[in-house]
Amino acid sequence: MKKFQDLGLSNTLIEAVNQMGFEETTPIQSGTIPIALEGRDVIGQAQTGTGKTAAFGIPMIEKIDTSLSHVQGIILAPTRELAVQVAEELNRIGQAKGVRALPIYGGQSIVHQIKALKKRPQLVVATPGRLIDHMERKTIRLSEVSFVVLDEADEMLNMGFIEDIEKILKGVPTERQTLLFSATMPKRIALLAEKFMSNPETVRTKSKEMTVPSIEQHYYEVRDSKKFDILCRLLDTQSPELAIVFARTKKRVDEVSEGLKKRGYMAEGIHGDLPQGKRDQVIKQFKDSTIDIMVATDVAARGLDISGVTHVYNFDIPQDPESYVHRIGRTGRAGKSGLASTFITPREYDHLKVIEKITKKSMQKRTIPSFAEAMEGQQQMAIQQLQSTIEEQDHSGYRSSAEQLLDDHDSVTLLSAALKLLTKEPDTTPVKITEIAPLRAKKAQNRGGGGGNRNRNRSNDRGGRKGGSGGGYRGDRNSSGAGNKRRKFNDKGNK
Ligand SMILES: Nc1ncnc2c1ncn2[C@@H]1O[C@H](COP(=O)(O)OP(=O)(O)OP(=O)(O)O)[C@@H](O)[C@H]1O
Ligand SMILES: [Mg+2]
Repeated sequence: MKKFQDLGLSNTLIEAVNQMGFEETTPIQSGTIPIALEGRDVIGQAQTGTGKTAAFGIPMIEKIDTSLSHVQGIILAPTRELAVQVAEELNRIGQAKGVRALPIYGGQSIVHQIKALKKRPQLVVATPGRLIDHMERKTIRLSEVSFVVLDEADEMLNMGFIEDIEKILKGVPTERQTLLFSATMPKRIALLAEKFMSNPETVRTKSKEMTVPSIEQHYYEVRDSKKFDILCRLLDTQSPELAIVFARTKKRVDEVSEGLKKRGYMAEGIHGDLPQGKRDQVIKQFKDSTIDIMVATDVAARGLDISGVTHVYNFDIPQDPESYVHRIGRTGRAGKSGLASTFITPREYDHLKVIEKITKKSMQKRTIPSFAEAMEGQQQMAIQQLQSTIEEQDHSGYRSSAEQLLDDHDSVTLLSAALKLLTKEPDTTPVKITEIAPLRAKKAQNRGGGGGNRNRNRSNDRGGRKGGSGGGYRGDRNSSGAGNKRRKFNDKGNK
């Protein structure tokens, strides 16, 4: 492992990353930072949670000239939440040097963004549609931009952002450095590279699998109508610290999150049809652990870095291997361990095999825990609560009551009753989730190293501009009337 000191960085930057708690570089960072510092275009592919943001952020910030007061770097990201997060990380890296990053994205007041742009951030992290809005309004000047980063480049292609990207890059000087990063690089990424980059150097981390070894991967074979009860049983036996449950459609996300709430779990749903305020609130609650389960469409599959996510559940198997890789990559980040469980209905077995083939990693089949095991899991939680109360809290005020109780009952009876009270017994409140058809396996041909699936089914929460989503879906332009209508069309059967 290399140190940041070995990469040719200034002391300011070295101190900044040390302040962030980064002691050693990750392989993608030691692989790309020196090349990017030389001024070369870079394509960087490395597994989820391995520090790609800093891999492009550090060299870019190193090369920013703080004596100039115009936008020098543009970072494009597919979703609003990701734009916010990347800007936060860049601000941390750039703070000591005085480099500021501003996120701009659809769903947030444009007036507010115009004001913020006037404060002259050197870096702008944007979703493509909103950046174009600013370009058209002439509220941003890109004529001095010398860095462009495409984060999650393949997803921006999937979402049909290619024309937007093209438009943006036409507004940026050709004398620039272009960096392109993702954990997955389907072959057609080459198109982007050819079109928008100049003689790029590709850096891939060496591992065979597309997923990190710190994520344990299981699958459960379960009928669609049983998924919800089984999910609850897994939550009860595994007691995740923070969990993300991915479902295929917005409607499923609503139904599953409502169902979980009905059964007493601290859960909320997030998808592209929710107002931005609500999306922000859900992310905040999840980060603060006010809720411990976030039910999401693929809108939350890419890039989000939320520490403490110990479990990912694929309530519905994802459409394609790339989506699988990114979804489960919300756990097991920065070397931490994680558990990813995927539900497949009996007819989705072939689809599972396609995912395994592309990711070069097999998932272990697990048997569904019994009701008694779920009960046992909950009891264990109660025992842990009791033990941490013994160790960490002052319970002296309860001693005299305890002694009185012990006069009348034996200690085992008393403790059993207390445990029963503390245990959240599995809740069986009826919950109905509307059934959906199984996914059919797509042929694994033509996928190359990372797969490619241009004609993906857009009934889930992806797809950006092409195909008429109006971009409001995930990242982008605030839905105008027309955009809304088109979006509904695109969301057919998916509300
Ligand atoms: N050298 C390092 N040492 C320790 N932690 C690091 C280092 N570099 C980055 N991190 C941390 O690791 C986490 C994951 O980083 P990041 O979000 O950049 O991953 P990523 O590779 O972009 O993942 P994804 O493919 O999911 O977008 C972040 O919390 C980041 O601050
Ligand atoms: Mg990332």
